[in-house]
Amino acid sequence: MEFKALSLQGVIEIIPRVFEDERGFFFESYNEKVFKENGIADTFVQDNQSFSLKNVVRGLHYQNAPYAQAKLVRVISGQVLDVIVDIRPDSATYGQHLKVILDAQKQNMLYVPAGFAHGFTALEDTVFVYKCTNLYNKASESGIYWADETLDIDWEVENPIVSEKDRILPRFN
Ligand SMILES: Cc1cn([C@H]2C[C@H](O)[C@@H](COP(=O)(O)OP(=O)(O)O[C@H]3O[C@H](C)C(=O)[C@H](O)[C@H]3O)O2)c(=O)[nH]c1=O
Repeated sequence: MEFKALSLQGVIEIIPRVFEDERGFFFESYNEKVFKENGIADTFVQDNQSFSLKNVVRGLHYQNAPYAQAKLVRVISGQVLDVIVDIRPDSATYGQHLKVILDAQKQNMLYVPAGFAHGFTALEDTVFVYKCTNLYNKASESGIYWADETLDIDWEVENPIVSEKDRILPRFN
């Protein structure tokens, strides 16, 4: 398993060791000991799964404290352009975003610390799964309009499919 620190503080890409043989493949998608040894000491308390048709954009979402969530996100099948925005008020990179392609070929994962808004474009029909460090709390849900002009994110999609809820998210302050 390879752990790569990315340009926004605390964000880590994880590339698992995939064991292939004549039957197919195997890899460990989470290992508490190995993750702790590489700086991810969180306890994950909820697993989520979603399916998105190609050209769906979900996000940008986050939960407010005390229900803020760190996430370990990956793709079971398909491919996404994963997008995270640093919304930590005291961060030197506040308002900056990072994009990472996650797909079921590379089997790469992204550790997104609490304090980030998260979203993705489904570049193909995609099954997306992720572990969270806090439970879902509807009253704490918040988000940022995906096409916010200030954030100026290229989601690399024409005519995206966006939920009504996401279409009315507030602009970034
Ligand atoms: C997130 C969540 C949702 N729900 C219910 C609430 C809605 O009735 C339904 C669909 O929820 P939503 O439209 O918010 O699903 P997504 O747009 O995929 O939201 C997620 O997508 C982006 C990319 C994220 O990073 C967040 O983890 C999460 O907000 O599932 C639950 O019951 N539990 C949950 O943990």
